[in-house]
Amino acid sequence: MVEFRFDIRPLFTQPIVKVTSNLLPHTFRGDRRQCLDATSKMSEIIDRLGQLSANAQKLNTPVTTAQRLRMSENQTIYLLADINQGNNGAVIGLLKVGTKDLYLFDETGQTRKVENTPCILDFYIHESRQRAGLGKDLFETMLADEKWTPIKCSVDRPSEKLLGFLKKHYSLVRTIPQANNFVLYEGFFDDGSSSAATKQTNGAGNGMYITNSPNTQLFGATYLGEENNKKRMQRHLEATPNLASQITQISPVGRYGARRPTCSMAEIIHSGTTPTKGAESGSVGQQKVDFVIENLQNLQIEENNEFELLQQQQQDRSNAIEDDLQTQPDIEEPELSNEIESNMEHATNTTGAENETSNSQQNSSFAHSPSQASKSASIIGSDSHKSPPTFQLSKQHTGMKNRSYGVGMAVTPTTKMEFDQESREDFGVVKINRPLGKCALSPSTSHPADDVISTVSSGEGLTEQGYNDLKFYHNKLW
Ligand SMILES: CC(=O)SCCNC(=O)CCNC(=O)[C@H](O)C(C)(C)COP(=O)(O)OP(=O)(O)OC[C@H]1O[C@@H](n2cnc3c(N)ncnc32)[C@H](O)[C@@H]1OP(=O)(O)O
Repeated sequence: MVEFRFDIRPLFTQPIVKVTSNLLPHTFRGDRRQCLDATSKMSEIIDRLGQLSANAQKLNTPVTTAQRLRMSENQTIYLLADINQGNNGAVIGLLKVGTKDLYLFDETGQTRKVENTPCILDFYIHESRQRAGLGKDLFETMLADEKWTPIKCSVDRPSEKLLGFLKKHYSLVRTIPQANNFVLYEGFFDDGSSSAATKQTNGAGNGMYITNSPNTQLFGATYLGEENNKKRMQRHLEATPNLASQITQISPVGRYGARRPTCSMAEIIHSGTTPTKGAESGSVGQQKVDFVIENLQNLQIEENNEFELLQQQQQDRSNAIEDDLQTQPDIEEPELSNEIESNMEHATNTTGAENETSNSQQNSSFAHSPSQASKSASIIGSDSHKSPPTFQLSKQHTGMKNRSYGVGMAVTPTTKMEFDQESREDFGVVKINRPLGKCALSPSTSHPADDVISTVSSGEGLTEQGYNDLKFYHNKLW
């Protein structure tokens, strides 16, 4: 028996009292001062019995303390005392119970979340009073007060003595294996009017367990009876095969559902039809790849034929020029031969070689008539059957820059400036190269090869000497 330095009889007006988080016996009546005194004394009793229980169970730390009881809202301690023991009475035993939300396995191994599960948390009868039936008295008082039944109680890590106790008094033997430290007995999940568990689950009965899921909060309790579970499983199995098709049939929404712009590559690959669905099967994709390769090969063949045709035309024109030379002895033969050779090089190096050839013919006539040359120069390669670049060539295209002289000098708005622009040989379009102070040859005379192929500007843009004359007027914003 556990005696204290104070008289326990004011606290124990009856042999078994119930204590909750206020640390006062449920039978307590008194003023503020008496309340504080009672709380202090009850805390000492609870701590003392809790320590003895831990010792009896060989626990390192007590399961039951006054501080833990104060901090818990759903735990209750039943205390058994013998007020006739000694001068101050004696406390004999302790039983702590409470409710917990637990995930438990039922007899079929299915996991269930059970709210407000009745739990036996701590149980202790002083060694000097064990096996005298006092434990059963305490336990029965608890069951009556909580309105529980033994089979609906879970036991937190029961000792061998408690297992014997439950077996002897309540015939609880067959347990349901759990993943946690709680022990359940067969019949815990059975439906029954006397089920304490069902009373704790908000009055739900007949296999209805209320889970704390969002669906429960929104739509009410979830019925987890065996029949109900079978129906749910059957519905799930029936719905599963259609799940994949449902996912694949989900059409994109929002910005993913917006119509995509036409893809030029897709137009080529898919023969003018922009794909609107996902990747196609391997066989169809391979066919389209073959189709593209075949088109590319056809284009290559056409390119080769075209090149052969150009070579033939070039040869014909060379022969015609030679014939003209024979009929025009006043033209220097070496210059023309150089021109032809130069044109031949362009014809073999670039796909636009025919432009050079036609230009050379026109420029050859320009050697004799600058006006005609200026007219033909304004349409670069326009007589070619192969389309030349239709855009105006600029510094961004040629990579060249206009080199002006005297720009930094003080000029009047009417000051005229001449520019010398050099073009790259491989570009083959413009070549105006006249250094400052260089005396231009008369257009009536033969021109060097560089100037012969000049193809820029109209007649108004030419200087008196027949060269390109770009007029730039001074502008404040320039
Ligand atoms: C969840 C928990 O709290 S687990 C911890 C349980 N507490 C402990 O183990 C602490 C030590 N033991 C005790 O305090 C007590 O033995 C209790 C609380 C288990 C039982 O209290 P008692 O007053 O002995 O129970 P009561 O007299 O009503 O029942 C007796 C039966 O309990 C069991 N029992 C009680 N004491 C013992 C013991 N020392 N050894 C084996 N079995 C015992 C027996 O089945 C016994 O029946 P029997 O005498 O015919 O064999």
